[in-house]
Amino acid sequence: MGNARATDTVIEVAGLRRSYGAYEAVRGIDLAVGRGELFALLGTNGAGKTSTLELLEGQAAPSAGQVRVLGRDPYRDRAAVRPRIGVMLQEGGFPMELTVAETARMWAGCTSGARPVTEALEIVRLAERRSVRVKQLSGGERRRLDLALALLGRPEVLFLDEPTTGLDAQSRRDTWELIRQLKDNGTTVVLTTHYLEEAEQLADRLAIMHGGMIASAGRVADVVAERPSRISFELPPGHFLGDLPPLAPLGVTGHEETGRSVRLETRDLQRTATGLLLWAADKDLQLRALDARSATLEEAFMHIAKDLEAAR
Ligand SMILES: Nc1ncnc2c1ncn2[C@@H]1O[C@H](COP(=O)(O)OP(=O)(O)OP(=O)(O)O)[C@@H](O)[C@H]1O
Repeated sequence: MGNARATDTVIEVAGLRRSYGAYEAVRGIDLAVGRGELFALLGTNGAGKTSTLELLEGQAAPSAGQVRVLGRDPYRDRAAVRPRIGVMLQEGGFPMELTVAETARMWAGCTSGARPVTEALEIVRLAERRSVRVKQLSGGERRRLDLALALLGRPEVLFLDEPTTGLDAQSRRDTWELIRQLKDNGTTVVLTTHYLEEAEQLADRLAIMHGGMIASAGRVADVVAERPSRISFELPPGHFLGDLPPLAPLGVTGHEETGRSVRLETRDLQRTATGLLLWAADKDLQLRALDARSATLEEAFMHIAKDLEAAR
């Protein structure tokens, strides 16, 4: 597979649904992930991220729709797909009395074509802790051991379910670095996360799930572009809102005025900023406290959660 094109689609999902009894947790989702891409699934609690991930991993059969991983059905063709994927679960659940190396050896014994245990432990920087019992590891080290086990089979596609939940800021950053290295080496990664910053830092593309559906998907910039940008400044002395150039043709969709402070919402940050700055330059005015910024992923996320909540 080494010379496969970077644009190969390795995961394809169409009309995917999953029910638990009468409750439908995944309600018809479509997505595609290319080789070497890092794709993040974000969502509110209970959005259906883990339920979706398990279908991609072949741990369960969908109630409707189709999943293809590396061109095959991961549930029906498990024997062919499983050796080529790595799965890091939310809870590893190892025997606590075993050492790090014993745990990895036990796992390697069940993995076809496993890489040497030491190599897997070195990737996650646990080689020096090889003789320590699992029960003595910190939370972050346990998550790294989970990751080492998922890497034993040299997976082409790696699934990470909340890889940094519960870790402190430094351990989280260390894990991001590891994930980046895996991606740089060509591994396709699908991860779920509650941390917007994690998706912003790592993901080539992401999907925000809510209520079992994908509410928004694309590159971070695409998802963010669905929300208005903002420009704020102070009106120069002796000037009023009505003195500004006509706002609608500049892409402005809303404004707020508090004392001398003005806050504009715009669909076209560049056009609005240009119009405003040309106006100020023309009149030789200084716009104090000038600030122009795109929406953040957090704003897009909160908007989706609020919007869909209201629609229920
Ligand atoms: N085995 C199960 N039986 C019944 N309902 C389930 C089962 N597993 C999950 N659910 C329900 O399906 C919905 C989606 O759960 P899922 O774990 O996929 O969400 P999630 O987005 O991963 O959530 P979280 O961020 O809280 O981990 C939730 O309402 C959950 O209660």
